[in-house]
This record gives sequence, structure tokens and C-alpha cells, in this order.
Amino acid sequence: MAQYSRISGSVGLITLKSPPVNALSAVVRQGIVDTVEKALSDPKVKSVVICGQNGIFCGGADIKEFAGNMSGPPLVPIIHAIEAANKPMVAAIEGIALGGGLELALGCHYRVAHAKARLGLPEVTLGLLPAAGGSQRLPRLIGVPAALDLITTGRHVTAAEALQLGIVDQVTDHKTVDVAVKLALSVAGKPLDARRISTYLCPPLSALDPLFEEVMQKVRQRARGAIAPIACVQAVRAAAALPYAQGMEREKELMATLFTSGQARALQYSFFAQRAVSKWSTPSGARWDTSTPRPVHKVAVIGLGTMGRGIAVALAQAGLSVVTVEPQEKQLMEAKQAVSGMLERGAKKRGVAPPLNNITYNSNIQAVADVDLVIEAVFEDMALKKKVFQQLSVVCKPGTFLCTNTSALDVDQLASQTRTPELVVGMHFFAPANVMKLLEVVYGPRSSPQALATAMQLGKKIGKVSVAVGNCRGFVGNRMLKPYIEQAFFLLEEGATPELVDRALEEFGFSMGIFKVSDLSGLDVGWRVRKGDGLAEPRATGQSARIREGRRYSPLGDLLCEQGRFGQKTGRGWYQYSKPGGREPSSDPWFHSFLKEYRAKHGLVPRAIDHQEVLERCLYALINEGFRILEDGIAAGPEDIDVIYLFGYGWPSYRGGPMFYAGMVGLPKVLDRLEHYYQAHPDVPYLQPCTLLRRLVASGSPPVHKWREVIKKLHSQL
Ligand SMILES: CC/C=C\C/C=C/C(=O)SCCNC(=O)CCNC(=O)[C@H](O)C(C)(C)COP(=O)(O)OP(=O)(O)OC[C@H]1O[C@@H](n2cnc3c(N)ncnc32)[C@H](O)[C@@H]1OP(=O)(O)O
Repeated sequence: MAQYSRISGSVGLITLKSPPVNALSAVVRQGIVDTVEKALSDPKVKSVVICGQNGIFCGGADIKEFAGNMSGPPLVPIIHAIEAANKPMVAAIEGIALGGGLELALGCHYRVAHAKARLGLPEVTLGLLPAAGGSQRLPRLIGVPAALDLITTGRHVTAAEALQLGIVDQVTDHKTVDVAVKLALSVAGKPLDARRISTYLCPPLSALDPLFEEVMQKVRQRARGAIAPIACVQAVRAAAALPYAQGMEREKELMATLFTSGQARALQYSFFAQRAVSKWSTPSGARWDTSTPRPVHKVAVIGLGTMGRGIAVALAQAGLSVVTVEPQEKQLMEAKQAVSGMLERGAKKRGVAPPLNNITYNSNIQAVADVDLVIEAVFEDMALKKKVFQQLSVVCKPGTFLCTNTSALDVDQLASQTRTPELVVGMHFFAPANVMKLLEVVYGPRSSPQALATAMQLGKKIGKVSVAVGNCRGFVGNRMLKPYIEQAFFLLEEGATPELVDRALEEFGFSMGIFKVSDLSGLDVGWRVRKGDGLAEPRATGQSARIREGRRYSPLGDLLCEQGRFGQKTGRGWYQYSKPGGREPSSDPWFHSFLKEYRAKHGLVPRAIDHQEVLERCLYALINEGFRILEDGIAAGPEDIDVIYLFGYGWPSYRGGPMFYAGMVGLPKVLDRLEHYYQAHPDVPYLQPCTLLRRLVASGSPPVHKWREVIKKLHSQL
């Protein structure tokens, strides 16, 4: 709703009231219509201030409403009425003015912002464009280049930058509403024509066409299949080329296309999924709202390899006191230099002082005696990690949380090395750990709700999107990756090439196909795991080269590793590179003839494989495993899986994550194709459709937000 009052004798004050962010729901929009009418018809009122309650101006349109039938008065005419008003309208911006919130403010004749306020048009991140006149007013106000930057990236600006750009007229450290009222009093009765942004022409710019072409090219490259950023450029182009009314028509047209696109639905789903994962729960009944995290001030990082360094940087940058331990003096010194460099570069980018003093470097594990929480980040080797946990159990003060950074190892086995298994959880960071947003927080059967809550809170503090997951091999992300990679290998055997598979995946929206990723991260990583599992050495076990434990197996990756082809680092992998450490992959004739010989040796007759088969085989196998994970209770809901894939595995954001994507494709179709492929490949269990998928289809393929009900039912029957 919106509340109306009159203050200082002649100022009408309209307060938006809709917690938590004063979003422009139907009720709020109706409230604005009513209160503006009141203010304009009250002869005692000479000017008007619009503000939001609780120090928040407005978080924009109510995103929840986008999923249903929009009712209530539309925003565009409301903003037009405000701009056309014959009394000065002043926006008092505290907290945030985002999306429709900023568009509302741009309809006002004056804007005052608090110094701590953030402003922006983030619609593009929701698959939309600023369609309440934002795409037409902002370029007229601040010029085409700056408007293109804000509208196509959706980035938020500070009040200081907003002032510099000309978005706001004043910035204040004092009570924003008081300052806005003062301004409103001072401009009462003054002419308003020059304050109506819709009447402006965009500031002139030479070579407008080349600018748009250049920006469009950049945006296309960055968007990789996303349509909203392109529509944003087109809308701003209309602002530069057309009179306002025609520009608004174009804005409406473009918005209509976006609004009904699956991309907007996916991105809006992802917005709520990100928030849903912080409200975690576990099968044993522990929950985010009934578990109290313990405060963490001092954290230890054990092991300063690539992961440990990144974790230490992330912690120090968040203001935590960090104790690092690396037993080898030489590596310790190298790590200190590397970490300091990372902190300095990060600080330079953010324009702050590097938090070098937040970190101490130690070679003796005794240094961790008084920390609140330890993150062990030594080499991925169970025996080594067990030893570290035994030491930590002795050295740490009572109550210290013990966390392991592992991508697949059994957290429970490590917990059993300590006297306090309830204080042990996994924290699976993604490389580079100071950059990647995802953190899988892994609870074992003995982890206490408090340990989980504390790790989740720490993740949030260091800026990660943290997802609570159960303990199983590979947790969620890497467990689902296995069938995906396996299918890619099988496709090579059957007739595909790395180039074809990667192209299909990149056209789908991944920034890199699986074989390029494998070259980047190193083929030896998987090889080590497969050797550990006794899979990579057929001669030793006497098994057939392409069967393990009765299942189809492709030794292609192992054979490349045996040739020393570990990917980028050796200059050869699935592709070739100009030199070891080279980054630009090119097709490798050696690999193609090797593949030919391999197929001939194993009697495999290559056939034509198209992009659709690549996508169905790789993605549906991954999705099927996602359903199994839900079935097993390793992830609480589809949102958890989707957020993991969006933030940790480069899943294209406009496709919403694998589980959401399955819903978009249609669960019956996913089931049908899995059945088809399983029939063709009965020796590949990952292709066998799982119970939950069948159950969902049998119950009418409910939308993704209703899956939890079916999962609950399934669990209660197990
Ligand atoms: C026909 C259309 C016409 C015009 C086009 C206009 C389009 C738009 O305006 S689209 C919306 C643009 N606005 C945004 O994109 C802002 C989205 N929100 C955020 O970025 C953040 O929530 C925040 C910066 C506003 C606040 O961040 P933080 O303090 O970290 O809190 P949370 O993110 O956890 O949010 C708290 C709570 O509020 C809900 N929420 C936030 N924004 C909206 C919104 N615009 N509509 C509906 N709900 C919103 C969010 O989901 C959280 O809810 P829960 O507590 O239930 O999880």
C-alpha cells in the first residue's frame, strides 16, 4: 500500500509500504494512484515527496506477480501521471531504488538519495528490460553510453556514482526525507517543463551507429544466447533514434517478447531459488530457522595449495582473522607471496586497502589452537586428510568447528577421526575459491545442526551462495557430472568428436564444452580418481577394456593420460595447444586418428551424431542423476541442485538450472528419451530413468515448485 500525509504545511508525503523491499505490487501501485490523486487535488499541497518505509525506497516490480496474471493499475501510466503533474514531485531515495523503483524516481521531477543508497535497473538479470520507461528516460538523462552500461549489465551504482552520472540531483548523509521535503518546499511553484525527462532529447553523440554496433557485438558475445541484453540495446537505440512516445511503443513491444520467453521465467525462478537455498533443511529435521550458528571471528586454513590460497583470500577479504598453516617452509613463503598479491590486486580493484594484516602464516599446526573454525584444504587424499583431522582433534580448543574442503571425499570418515564428529562438516569450494560464488556445505550423518548453520553463515559472510547438501560421493555437483562426462566419452566412441560435443554444449549456452573444460582442469584429475577406484587399469583386473563391474566403461580418458596428455598444462589433451600452458584449443589430427584406431580396435562402427543427441544424452543423464539425488535426500529440493549448477558449473543462467530445464522441456519427454536411450544402452545404468522422475510424470508433471510434495510422499513410502 501507499500512505498519504501532509507535512511542513504544504508538502504531500507519499510513503510506499510493502515489506520487505516495498516492491510495486498491485496494491502498492493502486496506493500510488490514489495518493498521487489526493496530493494533486489538495489545494494546500504545493509539492510532493515520495519515499519508502523502513529506509528502503523501492525494490522494483513485485517479481512474484510476474508468474501469474498481472492485475491492478499498470506502472507506465502511473509514472506518466507523476511526470505530468503540475506540482513538483521529489523522490527521496534511501536503501535501494531498483528496477521499477528507479523508473518511478525517474518519473519524478527531482531525486534526492541517501549516501548509502544503491540504484540500478537490474531487469536484465531477470530476463527483462526496464519497461516502465526506464529504457527511454535513462539515456535521455545520462546519455546513451552510460545508460547502455547500466541497462545491459543491470549493475547497481552507489549514490555517489548516481550523482556523478546525473541520475540524482542531491546526495545526503542526513535524513533523506527531511532533505527531500526541504527541496520540495524550495521548488514549489517553479516551472517544471525542464524537469520532465521524457521531453529531453538524448545528449548528442557523434557516430551513434558504430557505437551501437560495437555494443551489440560485445553484448552478444557476453550474453551467449541470452535475449534480454540484446533487447536492452535495442530499446536504448530506440530512445536515441525515436521520439519518446514511439520509443515507449518499442520498449513495450520488446518487453512483450521477453516477458513471455522461457528465459525470463528461468531467470526469475533462479532469483527465488537463490533465496530459497539459504532456508535449508535436512532429512533429520534440522532447519535454518531453528538452528543457531555460532559467531566465527578467527578461521584457520590448513594447506596453502591453489584452493587453500583462494579460501584464505576470501576469508581475509570478508574481514575475518585468518591463521594459515603450510608445513613446508618453501611452499609457505611462495604461498605468502601469492596470497599477498591476490589481496593487493583485489583491493586495488575495489579501491580499498589490502587486508594483509588479517592473515598470519605458520608452518606449525599448533598455531590453530585458538581459532573458532578450521578449513582443511590439503591435497585430495583421504589418508592425508585423516591425519590432519586427527591432529586437529588434539590441537584445537574445545568446540572448534572442523571443516574439510573436499570435492568428493566422505566427510563422515573424516569426522570419525575426531573426538567431536558433530563439529565436522564439508565445505566444498570451487576454484578459484576467492572468485567462484558457489559453496557446497556438506553435512554428514553426525554433523550437528549448529555446525551446519555456522558453516552456512560463514559462507554467506564471505559472499558465497551456500547450499547445504548431504554426504555422498561427489555430493551434488560432481555426482551429477559423472554421468554427463561418461555420456560425452561414449559419444566419442560412437562417432562424435570433441569438437562436435563441445559445439553442441556451447550452443546450448555453456561457456565451454566438456572436453575443453576437461583440458582446462586437467585430465589427470579424473584419472587419479578412476585409478583410486580400480577402474583405470583393465590389465591389472583382467576385465574387458570397455566394461567395468558389468557396466559400459570408456577408457578413452585413461588412454590419453597414459600418453601424458593431461590437457592445457601439457599442451595436449582432447585438443592441442600451441605450448604447454597454452589456452587456445585447436583440433588435433593426432587425436582424430587415435580415435579412429581405437574404434577399429574395439569393433565400434562410427555413426552420424547430431547436436540433439549430444544434448539429450549428456544433459538428460545428468538430470536423471539430479532426480536420484532428490530421491536420496542429498539435496532438499530442485532449487538446491539448480543453484549449484548455475553458480558452480557454468549452466546458462537463462535456462534456470538442470532441474528447472527438465520441467521446461517437459518431464514426460525427458522420461521418454531416457527410456529410449536406456533401451539402446542397457549397460549404462545412468540412463535408466529413476523412480522420482517416473513418479513425477505419473502425478501429472507438476511445476518445479511443487516437486517437494511428491518427494516428501516418496520418502514417506520408503
Ligand atoms: C510490467 C513491468 C513493468 C516494469 C518493469 C519493471 C521491472 C522490475 O522492476 S523487475 C524487479 C527489479 N528489481 C530487482 O531486480 C531487485 C531484486 N531484489 C534484489 O536485488 C534484492 O532482493 C535486494 C537488493 C532488493 C535486497 O537484497 P537483500 O537485502 O539481500 O535481501 P533478499 O534478496 O534476501 O530479499 C529479501 C526478500 O525480499 C524479496 N524480494 C526482493 N526484491 C523483490 C522484488 N522485486 N519482488 C518481490 N520480492 C522481492 C526476496 O525474495 C526476499 O524474500 P524472502 O525473504 O521471502 O526470501
